[in-house]
Amino acid sequence: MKDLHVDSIRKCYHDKLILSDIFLSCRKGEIVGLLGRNGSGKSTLLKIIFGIEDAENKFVRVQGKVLKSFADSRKLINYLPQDNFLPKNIKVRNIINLFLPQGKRKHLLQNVFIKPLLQKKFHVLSGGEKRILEILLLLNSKADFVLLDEPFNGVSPILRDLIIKNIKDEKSNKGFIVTDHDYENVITIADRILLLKDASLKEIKDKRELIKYGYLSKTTYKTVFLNLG
Ligand SMILES: Nc1ncnc2c1ncn2[C@@H]1O[C@H](COP(=O)(O)OP(=O)(O)OP(=O)(O)O)[C@@H](O)[C@H]1O
Repeated sequence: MKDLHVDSIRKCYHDKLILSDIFLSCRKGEIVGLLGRNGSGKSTLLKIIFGIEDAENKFVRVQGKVLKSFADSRKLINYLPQDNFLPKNIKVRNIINLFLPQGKRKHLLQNVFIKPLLQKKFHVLSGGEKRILEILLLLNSKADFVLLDEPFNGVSPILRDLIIKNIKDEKSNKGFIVTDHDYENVITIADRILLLKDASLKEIKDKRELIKYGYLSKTTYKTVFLNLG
């Protein structure tokens, strides 16, 4: 089965229930958008799926293989954390050579945004340059599923468009779970939208439900989706 299947996830921090019996799935070729207010538990959920955060209870299966630890998941799932994860003192060209298999490097080495950065060390890149490099590395990795935590944070419109284009280009090869406070773009690219609220996931079938669940105000909804601002 070419899918990511997540079930029975339960997580508390200091007796506060963050995630309660969470179920979600993602197929190859699918983009799942994950929305939720600040502190609702989106990053925690992605970290648990990736295997770098413990949970009281969890079941994660990728393509029929049950993942018990980070060691099990690393080749099948990749994860973009909110904070930068690449080594600071290594030049971009070397980072690409380190992170990607040979057949996947050329595409990135010749990318119009990445080419001018190749001789620079990671720590001197701007915030947006760091983000686009990290995202393109994950999109070109071998993993079948990619979890993106705030990929649009701090990037200019032109880079945001590039990220969206690259996600769409890779969609036939991978499944994605994307969370970002840039909800308009998450909604635009996602095949399905899930909202994390009160420790539970709710499937959003109609954007108006985002008002009902207190994620968007009526005014914002009308301005953004009905152009009635
Ligand atoms: N290591 C930790 N110890 C204690 N509490 C934590 C820890 N990590 C997260 N939390 C709490 O768990 C809740 C969920 O945090 P999480 O970062 O998953 O939310 P989020 O939905 O990703 O938020 P945001 O959109 O603001 O990034 C928050 O209340 C946060 O304070």
